[in-house]
Amino acid sequence: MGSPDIQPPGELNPGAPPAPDFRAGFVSIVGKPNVGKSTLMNQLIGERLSIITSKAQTTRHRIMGILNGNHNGQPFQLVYSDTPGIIQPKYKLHESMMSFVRGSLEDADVILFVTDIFEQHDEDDVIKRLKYANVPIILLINKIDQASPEQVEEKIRYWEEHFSVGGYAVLEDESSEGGKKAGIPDEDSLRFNEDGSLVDEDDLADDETDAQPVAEEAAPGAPRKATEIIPISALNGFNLDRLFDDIVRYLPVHPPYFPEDELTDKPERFFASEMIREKIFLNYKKEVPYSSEVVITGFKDREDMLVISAEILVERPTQRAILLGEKGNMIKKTGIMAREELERFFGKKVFLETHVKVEPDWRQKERMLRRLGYDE
Ligand SMILES: Nc1nc2c(ncn2[C@@H]2O[C@H](COP(=O)(O)OP(=O)(O)OP(=O)(O)O)[C@@H](O)[C@H]2O)c(=O)[nH]1
Repeated sequence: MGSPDIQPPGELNPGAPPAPDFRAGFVSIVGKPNVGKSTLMNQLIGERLSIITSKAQTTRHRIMGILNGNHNGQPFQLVYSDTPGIIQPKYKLHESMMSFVRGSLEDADVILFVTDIFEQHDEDDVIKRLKYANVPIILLINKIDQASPEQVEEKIRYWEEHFSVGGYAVLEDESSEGGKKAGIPDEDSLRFNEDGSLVDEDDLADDETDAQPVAEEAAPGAPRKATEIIPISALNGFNLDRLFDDIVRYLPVHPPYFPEDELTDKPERFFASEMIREKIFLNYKKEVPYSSEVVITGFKDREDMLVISAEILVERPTQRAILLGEKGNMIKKTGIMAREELERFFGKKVFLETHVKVEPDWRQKERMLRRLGYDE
C-alpha cells in the first residue's frame, strides 16, 4: 500500500475564488524523537521535505509542507507541520526547538500524535502539551511493519487506557468507504465510542448510509483525549489512505492559506542546509552531529548549475578535526553525498563547497541561535 492517492487540485485556479466548500487547515505532526514524524510527513506530501535519519532529534525546525488536492470530490489545502521530537530541553537550542512545537500546536486544526510500536519513552510531556488542544487528535502507532497483530492490539489497548478515545466524534460518511482499510488488527476493532468501548459496526450500518461528517467538540477547557487511534507504517505507506480520509474530513471549511504552487514555507537555502546536515548525521557519531549546524553562505542559481557554499559550525576544535577526518577524507565523503542529494532535490547539477568553522557553544548563545533562524 503506497501513499494516499490524491487527485490534482483541478478547480484550484490561481485568481479564481475557491469553491464554497473548500477545506483548508494546519495539521501538526508531534511526538517523541525518532518515532517517524518526518517519514510520515514526507509520505503524506509525496516529497522529501524533511530529513530522516535513524538518530533521534534530527529535526530542529518546524517544517511546513503544503499539499493541494481533491479528495473524493472535496477540494482541500493541507498545511502539514513536521516538528522536532518533544524532549526536556538541555540547551537553549532545545528550548527554541520546543517553541516550534508549541507554535505548531497553537495553529493546529488537526493534530497527529505519532508514537511507535516499540516506544518505551515516557510520553507524559507530549500528553501534557496536548491536553487542552481543542482540535481532533489522531493518535498514530507507527512502525507496525515490525510487529505482530497481537503486539499492535496490545499497544492499542495501552493507548486506550493512557490517552483514551473520546472528544471529537466523527461518523463515517459514504465517501470514506474506499478509504477504509483492512487494518492490523481488523478495522472494526479500531472504531471506538466516546466512552472508549468498541463501536458495533452493525449498529452503525443504518446510520452510515446518509450520515454526514460530524465533528463534535469537547467541552471548552476539558482535557483532550485522542479522537481515534490508527496503527500505521509510515515507511511502507500502510493505513495512510485511511489516515488521509480522516484528516481531510476533520479539516474546517476555509479558503486556501497559500498559493497553489507553494510547496513549503521554507526557502530553497533551508533545504540545502538540511540535506547537508542529514549527511552529517549519517556519517558521524556521538556528539558531532548534534554539535554541528550548517549555514548556507552562498546560493547562486546559474543556468547550468547551482553553486552552493556552506559553512559547517561546530563547537570545539576537536569536533572540527573529526568532521574533516584524516586528510579531509570524511568531509569530502560527506560533501559528495550531500551534493548527490542536492542534485536529486533541485533536479540540477550542483557545485558544493564547504568550510568547517569553530563557533564555541553556539547551541547556548541566544544571539547566535537567532542568526541561525531558531526563532518563530
Ligand atoms: N520499520 C519502520 N521504520 C520507520 C517507520 N517510519 C519511520 N521509520 C524509521 O525511523 C527512523 C526515524 O524516522 P524519522 O522520520 O526521522 O523520525 P522523527 O520522529 O522525525 O525523528 P526526530 O527528527 O528525531 O524527531 C528512521 O530510521 C526511519 O526510517 C516505519 O513505519 N517502519
